[in-house]
Amino acid sequence: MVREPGTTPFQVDLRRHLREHEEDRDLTRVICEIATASRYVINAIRTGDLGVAGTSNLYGEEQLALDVLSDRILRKRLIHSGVISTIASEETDEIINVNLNGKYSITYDPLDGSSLVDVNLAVGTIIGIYRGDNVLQRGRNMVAAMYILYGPRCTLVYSTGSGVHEFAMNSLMEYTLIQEHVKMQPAGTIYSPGGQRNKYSPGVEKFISSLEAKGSKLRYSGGFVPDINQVLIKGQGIFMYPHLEGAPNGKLRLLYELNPMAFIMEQAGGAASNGRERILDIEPEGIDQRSPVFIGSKEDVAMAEKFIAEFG
Ligand SMILES: O=P(O)(O)OC[C@H]1O[C@](O)(COP(=O)(O)O)[C@@H](O)[C@@H]1O
Ligand SMILES: [Mg+2]
Ligand SMILES: [Mg+2]
Repeated sequence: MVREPGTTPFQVDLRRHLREHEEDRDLTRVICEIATASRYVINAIRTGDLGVAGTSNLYGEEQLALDVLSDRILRKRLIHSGVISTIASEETDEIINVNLNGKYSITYDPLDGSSLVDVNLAVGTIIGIYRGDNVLQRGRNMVAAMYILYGPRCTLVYSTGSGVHEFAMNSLMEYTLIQEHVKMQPAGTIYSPGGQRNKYSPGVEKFISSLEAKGSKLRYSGGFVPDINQVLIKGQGIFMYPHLEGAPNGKLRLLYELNPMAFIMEQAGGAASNGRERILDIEPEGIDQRSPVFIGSKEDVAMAEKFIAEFG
């Protein structure tokens, strides 16, 4: 039988997949604009200036030229889409109102892990999408989330609330389907722990020891996107960036990093918690809010919560 072009699993491109799975054309448009932007971001990563930009972001962190450039690339494409109301980026200190009549609002980290580009490790872009004009709301209200991983291969993972789907960039820089409905197993054998261990609380320390006792393997690159992607695509394990002595909210940002990843992880059948509460239930008080995170296989996350409830 001769198939219609684009219908074999490895030829289903992102737009086609979205059309088949998602009625809303504007949401399809937003996701495809971001996919297009990622072609320029990957080009910037491959060939761009590795130096500092001479500016700092909302967190007082020194911005790299690549952070600023990636932010600009994404912002431009999002504005160009014509359907965006509000944008909040990890690299800008205020919410940008684009178009009051826009249907969706976006939170994003344009180039997560940018300090790893000079050592040639993997980095990524993280996106959260909300209906309406409010970016400062609970993650559970998100309508879609996605990330792009710039690694040896460039992959894109998205969810619009009906499972998690993985795509890879082909030689024409188009994203084609790798797998649909990525699934997390209930418990895992890999763990990815951020933060200095001598600053861990007793509960987190005991949790880590329990993972080591059951033979879990350490897998930490220092890039949130590749570290989460490893857990998700292997379908098991846990990533954590816990509360630390001197940093009770850990390091990672609720709006830009945690909520989109928590949405994706839950859609794959996993869980995401701050150690006491579901990440997606946290009411954000500001765009710069940080939170501890334990994310991955459900039983592993539940175990982290148990140790923290008992020992802090
Ligand atoms: O260097 P640490 O403390 O292990 O922190 C690593 C974490 O910080 C981050 O680099 C923070 O993200 P940015 O690069 O966007 O600031 C994450 O990618 C990663 O999970
Ligand atoms: Mg980041
Ligand atoms: Mg960043």
